[in-house]
Amino acid sequence: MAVYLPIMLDCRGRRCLVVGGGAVAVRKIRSLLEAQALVTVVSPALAPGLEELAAAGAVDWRRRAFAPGDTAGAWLVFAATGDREVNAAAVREAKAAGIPVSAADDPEAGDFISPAVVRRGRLTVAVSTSGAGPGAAAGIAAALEDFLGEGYEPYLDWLHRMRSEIKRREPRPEIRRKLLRKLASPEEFEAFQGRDWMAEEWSPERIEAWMTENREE
Ligand SMILES: C[C@@]1(CC(=O)O)C2=NC(=C\c3[nH]c(c(CCC(=O)O)c3CC(=O)O)Cc3[nH]c(c(CC(=O)O)c3CCC(=O)O)/C=C3\N/C(=C\2)[C@@H](CCC(=O)O)[C@]3(C)CC(=O)O)/[C@H]1CCC(=O)O
Ligand SMILES: NC(=O)c1ccc[n+]([C@@H]2O[C@H](COP(=O)([O-])OP(=O)(O)OC[C@H]3O[C@@H](n4cnc5c(N)ncnc54)[C@H](O)[C@@H]3O)[C@@H](O)[C@H]2O)c1
Repeated sequence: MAVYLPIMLDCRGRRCLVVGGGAVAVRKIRSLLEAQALVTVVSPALAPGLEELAAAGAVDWRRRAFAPGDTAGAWLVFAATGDREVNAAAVREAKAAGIPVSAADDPEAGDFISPAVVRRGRLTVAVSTSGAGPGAAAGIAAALEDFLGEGYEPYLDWLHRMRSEIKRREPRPEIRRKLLRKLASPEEFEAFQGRDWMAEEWSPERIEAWMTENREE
């Protein structure tokens, strides 16, 4: 059994190839676009949602069957046609070129798989069953979505702002670590829930006051 390494890929501006244009390709392409990748799809036909994306220029559609050489220049490849042979050919070609590839119909043949994802602004929760039950992964993600509520999105925006300022303003590593830990603590998340967070209201003076108060604690 593969033990997958979870990592977070920055796909912005990266050319990603999806082979096939069916229901599975729709899911992969939506995730890629959300991650601001540049998407090329090779498929003789596209599922309804995808046709609109191609017409709007959001994806580059090559309206034909997969052909040798199609993976050239791709940073990531998803083999997602309904034809096992075609998926296997795309996997072989990508692997020969050292391009990470995922096979929708044969997870072990590829280099990576896609988890079910919950997003709350800067928070991303990814759930994988290592391929044992993708429907179960989606169910667990849905349960986590309910559990997480809406509070984390504004909290993480605040955290990002405060963290950047602390890193910029506090040169002493020990104090900096203390402040960053405090910032990420459950108590601070609790305290944040009672606040009305507006970026512009957190003036340099207010940030300095938070730092002074928590330096001394
Ligand atoms: C999470 C999600 C993300 C995404 O696709 O982006 C995802 N599948 C989703 C849904 C889903 N997929 C399937 C069903 C029907 C119910 C069921 O089978 O359970 C449902 C549920 C539905 O449609 O509601 C059928 C299916 N899936 C795979 C195979 C082939 C095989 O198992 O060999 C077959 C059988 C084909 C057949 O033979 O019939 C393979 C994979 N699917 C994966 C991911 C990877 C493992 C993830 C993990 O567990 O770690 C992996 C290994 C490769 C990959 O695709 O990366 C997305 C949920 C998104 C969401 O809604 O949140
Ligand atoms: N990973 C998953 O989550 C998951 C879920 C369900 C099914 N599957 C597997 O993935 C495969 C695809 O599922 P689907 O529901 O998207 O199928 P689908 O039949 O809806 O779509 C298949 C797509 O592949 C395209 N295609 C066919 N031959 C091609 C070729 N030679 N070159 C390029 N494109 C070609 C078709 O035009 C179509 O757009 C299934 O066969 C199944 O084994 C995976």
